[in-house]
Amino acid sequence: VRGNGDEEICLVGSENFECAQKSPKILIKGGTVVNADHQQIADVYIEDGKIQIVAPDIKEMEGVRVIDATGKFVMPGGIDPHTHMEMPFMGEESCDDFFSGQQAALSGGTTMHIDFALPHNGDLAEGFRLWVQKAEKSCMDYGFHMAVTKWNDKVAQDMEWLVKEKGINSFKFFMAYKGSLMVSDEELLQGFKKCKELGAVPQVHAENGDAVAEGQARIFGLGITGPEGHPLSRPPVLEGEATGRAIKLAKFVNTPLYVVHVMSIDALDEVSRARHSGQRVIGEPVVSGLALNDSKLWDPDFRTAAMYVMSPPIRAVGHSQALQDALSTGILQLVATDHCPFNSKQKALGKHDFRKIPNGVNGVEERMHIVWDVMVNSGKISVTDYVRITSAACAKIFNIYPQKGAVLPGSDADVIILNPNAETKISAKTHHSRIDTNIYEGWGKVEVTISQGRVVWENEQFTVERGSGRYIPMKPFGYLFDGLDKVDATYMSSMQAPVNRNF
Ligand SMILES: NC(=O)NCCC(=O)O
Ligand SMILES: [Zn+2]
Ligand SMILES: [Zn+2]
Repeated sequence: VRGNGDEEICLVGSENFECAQKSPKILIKGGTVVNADHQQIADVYIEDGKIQIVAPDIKEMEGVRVIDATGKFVMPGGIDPHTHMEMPFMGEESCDDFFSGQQAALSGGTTMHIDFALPHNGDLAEGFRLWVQKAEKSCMDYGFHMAVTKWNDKVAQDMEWLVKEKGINSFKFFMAYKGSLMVSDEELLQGFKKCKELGAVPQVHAENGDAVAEGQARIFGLGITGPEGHPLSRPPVLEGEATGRAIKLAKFVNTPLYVVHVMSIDALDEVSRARHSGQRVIGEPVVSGLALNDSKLWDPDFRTAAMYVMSPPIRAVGHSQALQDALSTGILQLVATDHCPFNSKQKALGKHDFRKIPNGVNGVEERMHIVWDVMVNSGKISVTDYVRITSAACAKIFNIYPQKGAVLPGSDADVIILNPNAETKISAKTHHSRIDTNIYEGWGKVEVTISQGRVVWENEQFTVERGSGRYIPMKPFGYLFDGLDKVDATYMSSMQAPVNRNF
């Protein structure tokens, strides 16, 4: 059966009668095609899940669905490098699973995310298998980072297996969450060394976990039990200290480093200093840190205040502006969400003790809109830079560019149409995440999302298929590792390691 592009067709197999959605042919006409390095008015032709042609005035053909994008931007779908779907954390599980979270993402113009798989009882291989199962219900492309929460030979072997055979090229180390996920400096050092050997990017959640525990006890002891105790107990100085420490250890090992959720000027200053000295440090702000301040954490209504509890905390006025400026000048490289939603019932577990409020906020559905408003509408960055920080930079860092992160012939057909004049509004009443609150009430822009060459979001409606999402393996030794061996040689001599002196 042949038709106009996006209907279901039935394939007659030798024994079974199988029904599948055929890969539609789509022509996006008249839009401004934006990549990270240039923009042009052009048409985009999509077939077989890939972008086939990007050129002006492509002829319309029979059987091809035409989408008019005049006056709109045609861009690579967003890639969110930091999500936690159905993550077990603080006695709860984040309330979006891979299907609901990805629906939310697609409706907001994000077509790929990289989720943090956690070890199962410290076992990385088991954790990976568990995450593979969780992700079976996916409806868009995704990858995994893996967390390392302790150190032993089995962890080292599993890291090797994950990199060499399972498409993982990044590992996260938590310097906070004492007693659960936190690692010591010794474990951090061993992990960094292994990452370097494997060509995998080490990532850090940088807060001084020992000091946070002390701060929590101190604030709670003063009788401050509400959500405002959260930011008071883990001030920016503790984020700055851990960021600086991780950066220095990474320098000692001579490995690249990726700092997740940079939330404060203190952490930003450390990243900035390291980058100015030539160290390969990537700083990732998240939308909450870029767009919000901590004022809501003092709201007398617990439900309102608790939904803003995440770690590191959303900071006081002034930090978000500094993060925006650093993003606009390239000191910070890309924007994530740290999407880790807990609904109000889950948050209520900490009603009488802020230390028990599950940490995490929403964002995967809102990121593209918020970054547009905060960074492009405000005049801080160009539209090409918008593509860089929401998609291309992530694809390059995690070594999947230009399969992802570009509107180029041969790239995966993950494409969005963004109307800069749209007036859509974000609201907890209409959003697609399972969370029952929304910290971004009032923002919106993406009109059409194409994922794997299919229109999956249009006219505020989904056409997604459970199980259609694909795991995107990511190869080690991305560009951050280029030439590192040459630096190693110089570095060793500058560290005055034993050398053959021909005595
Ligand atoms: N960020 C947060 O509060 N929750 C998710 C876990 C993490 O990234 O630290
Ligand atoms: Zn974290
Ligand atoms: Zn996170």
